Amino acid sequence: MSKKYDYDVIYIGAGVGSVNGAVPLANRGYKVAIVESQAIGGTCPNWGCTAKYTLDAPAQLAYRANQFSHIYGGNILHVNWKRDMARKHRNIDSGPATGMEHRIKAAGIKTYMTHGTLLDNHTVKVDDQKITADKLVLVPGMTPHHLNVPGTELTHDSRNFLSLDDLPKRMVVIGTGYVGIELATVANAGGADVTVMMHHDRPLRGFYEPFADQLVKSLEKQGMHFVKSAKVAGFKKSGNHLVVEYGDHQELATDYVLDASGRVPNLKHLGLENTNVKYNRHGIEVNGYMQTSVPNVYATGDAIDSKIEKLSPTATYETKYLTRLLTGETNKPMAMPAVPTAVYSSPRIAKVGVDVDQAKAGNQKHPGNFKIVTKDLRNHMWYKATGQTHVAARALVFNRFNRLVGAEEISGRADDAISMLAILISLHATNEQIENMVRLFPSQASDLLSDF
Ligand SMILES: Cc1cc2nc3c(=O)[nH]c(=O)nc-3n(C[C@H](O)[C@H](O)[C@H](O)COP(=O)(O)OP(=O)(O)OC[C@H]3O[C@@H](n4cnc5c(N)ncnc54)[C@H](O)[C@@H]3O)c2cc1C
Ligand SMILES: NC(=O)c1ccc[n+]([C@@H]2O[C@H](COP(=O)([O-])OP(=O)(O)OC[C@H]3O[C@@H](n4cnc5c(N)ncnc54)[C@H](O)[C@@H]3O)[C@@H](O)[C@H]2O)c1
Repeated sequence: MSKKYDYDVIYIGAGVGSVNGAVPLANRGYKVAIVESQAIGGTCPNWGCTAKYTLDAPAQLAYRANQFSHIYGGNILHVNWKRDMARKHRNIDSGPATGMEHRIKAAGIKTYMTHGTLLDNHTVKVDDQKITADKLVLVPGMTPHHLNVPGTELTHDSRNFLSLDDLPKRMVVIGTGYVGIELATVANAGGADVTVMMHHDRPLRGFYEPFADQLVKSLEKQGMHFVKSAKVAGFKKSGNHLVVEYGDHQELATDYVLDASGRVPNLKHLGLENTNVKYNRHGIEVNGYMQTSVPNVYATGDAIDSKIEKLSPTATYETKYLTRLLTGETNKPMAMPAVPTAVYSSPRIAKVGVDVDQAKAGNQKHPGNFKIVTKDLRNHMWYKATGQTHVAARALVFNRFNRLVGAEEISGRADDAISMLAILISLHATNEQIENMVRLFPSQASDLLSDF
């Protein structure tokens, strides 16, 4: 379409936060290019979600089976790490993103498999070539944060861990966010002696504190150790093992350290300094139209400075929205629906919509704005029958019109429960509508709300 430039749109980064928008854009007749330095699909299918949940699936199954260990004659199941990792290598490393590659090719998108550097607001340097576009979309994602302490080079990140052929005997995990808790869970299921170092005194900030506390207690029961407010000072080698220095001159010997202290926007060498695009340590600044401070340059996905959860479905939603904006199908700012999110630990914690702390803060400003109902589900018939007597609880948030606007659960299958509730919340279903649905019985869906 554009005569002045090589392309109508160039995307930098080929993660879910770009490909899911670039393909439909090209299918509508736009001339599109994608620049990717590592692998089509980016983090999620290659060294993120899919690798993680491939390793987690047997761990989760073992957790659920172990609730019935007394019925199975007292046997406790453990994951065979080597076999689990071999399965992960077969499923993932042989090219999980081939479907994405086919879609890109079929849409006629030109792919440059190299690092892209911005030279100005319209030009990207790819190897020795300069390519130009009417519009640029920056989707470089995030990379692991590394602690800035002595010996940090002795530690590993999530990407290393997700390809670890031999599980160490002892492992220290730094950080209790999504990555720390999820990967500690799979290592524990594989039989490693896992110690998790918490930055503060509570894990998973953003999740309902009593549920996060229950998760820690449950993981401790399963053999994991937690060190609260462990100020990590450094790492050193000692013989054939490692030492973590923390707190007040305390030391802990271990065989492997996973630094899960967070992820940072991947903006190094992107060439932002050659443009007028504004950014900060939280990412690229965008307005409600995913537009940066330069009108023809947009950004989506993990690398933007945004309060929205940094997840695959949110990155996908943003890029799909951008496609509709660029094709003129919408001229409205993006409106993100309620976002469901889960920590894939055993048990899981999952939530969607207005969370309990938000609701409490809302009630402080305007008393009676929200009704918060929490329930221990261990005696609920479905949870009991499915062996979930160890830990199971749910919190629901209703607005002043008694409409469900938020939900959070801890249980072996909290991800499924919240997935279902997320659909109802997104459709703004009223309690009456929900009650009038015929649901499968027996199933987790049969009693989503009626007991509350
Ligand atoms: C261990 C782990 C587990 C996760 N689990 C989940 C989960 O269960 N559910 C969930 O929803 N989310 C999960 N996430 C988050 C999810 O992976 C991200 O939100 C999602 O991948 C973001 O997509 P993106 O396209 O913005 O970035 P990415 O997928 O990171 O893609 C960015 C791409 O840009 C490329 N790139 C960067 N700079 C340049 C450049 N200058 N030139 C060329 N190419 C460049 C990179 O190589 C990369 O391929 C997980 C993340 C991790 C790390
Ligand atoms: N299940 C999922 O959907 C999933 C899974 C993995 C990652 N993600 C996404 O990836 C992003 C990053 O996840 P993450 O777990 O890497 O980051 P995070 O921000 O969730 O957690 C980082 C953890 O490191 C701790 N920390 C920070 N500085 C520290 C220090 N100096 N010493 C010790 N601990 C320190 C923090 O307190 C926190 O517990 C999240 O935004 C999440 O949305 C999602």
